[in-house]
Amino acid sequence: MSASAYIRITRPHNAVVAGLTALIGYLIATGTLTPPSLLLAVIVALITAGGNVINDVCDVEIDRINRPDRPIPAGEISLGGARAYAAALFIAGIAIATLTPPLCLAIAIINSTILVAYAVRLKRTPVLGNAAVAYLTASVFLFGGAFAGIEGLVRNLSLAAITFLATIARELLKDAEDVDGDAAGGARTLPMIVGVRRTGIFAFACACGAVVVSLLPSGDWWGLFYLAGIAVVDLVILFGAFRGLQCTTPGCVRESSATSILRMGMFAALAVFAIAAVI
Ligand SMILES: CC(C)=CCC/C(C)=C/CC/C(C)=C/CC/C(C)=C/COC[C@H](O)COP(=O)(O)O
Ligand SMILES: CC(C)=CCC/C(C)=C/CC/C(C)=C/CC/C(C)=C/COP(=O)(O)OP(=O)(O)O
Ligand SMILES: [Mg+2]
Repeated sequence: MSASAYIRITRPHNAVVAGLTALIGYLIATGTLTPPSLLLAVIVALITAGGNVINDVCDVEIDRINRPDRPIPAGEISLGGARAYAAALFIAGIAIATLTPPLCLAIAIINSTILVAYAVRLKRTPVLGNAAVAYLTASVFLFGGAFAGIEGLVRNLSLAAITFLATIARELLKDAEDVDGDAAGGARTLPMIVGVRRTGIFAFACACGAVVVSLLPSGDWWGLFYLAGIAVVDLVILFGAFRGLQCTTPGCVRESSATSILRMGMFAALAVFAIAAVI
């Protein structure tokens, strides 16, 4: 047993970024950060870490082939140990969430349940698995807003809708990239059923939806800076999705860098929202 394996299995970068994003969600909803709001980052980081550990528990057979370096297939953490560790992370996150408003506690419990359901079953269910990841990503903004009550959550609804649509587009294109490996692992994803071309069209439509919602007037942040910044980001998102739209094979989607361009656009959008919220 090594401490570093217990850190690595949580995918710390992912957990920390998700935690910081919850703070950005609170900042966007309220225009400020308070010391108690720092709890949001701890809760989201713990629950995301729990989701990452349970994911590795359920994916152990796939990871033995694709990612033998991960802590469970590498024999650094036992399956039972990882299961107990995931439970401890979820319980710690939910326990701390009892110190937050009931709406935040409810989201923490619902999201922990969805993370377990994703690992156990949803990941292998076409579209529903993508929708689960898109909801989880979007919900970080709802969670951050909910710390300021139902009004805060409502203020972040359009941001959550944009994030949901952009994430669905990216997750579908990631599935299009992975068709060969997923087929070997026995998974069923949308591009395996309808083909890469139609998946690209659907992903592009979702990206267009995200762009349209991003331009609609909403929230205190909506103004000249926001419009100028988001217009540039929208072009990046549309460009990324358009690169995927042109493909008919998984190799083409990988070479198009569509998913990396979309990720870049999504993080840039986060910066635009955060800056627009404080200026
Ligand atoms: C049209 C438009 C303006 C879209 C932007 C939508 C938007 C604001 C997206 C922000 C989403 C975001 C960056 C969330 C960060 C926090 C979080 C929960 C991250 C989860 O992981 C995302 C990461 O991209 C995973 O990468 P990978 O492992 O390569 O899938
Ligand atoms: C707001 C609260 C309380 C929690 C947020 C929970 C969050 C942010 C989750 C974000 C991260 C996320 C979307 C996780 C989904 C589960 C996951 C680990 C997906 C990656 O797993 P695989 O699809 O198996 O891909 P790998 O090959 O990388 O294992
Ligand atoms: Mg996995």
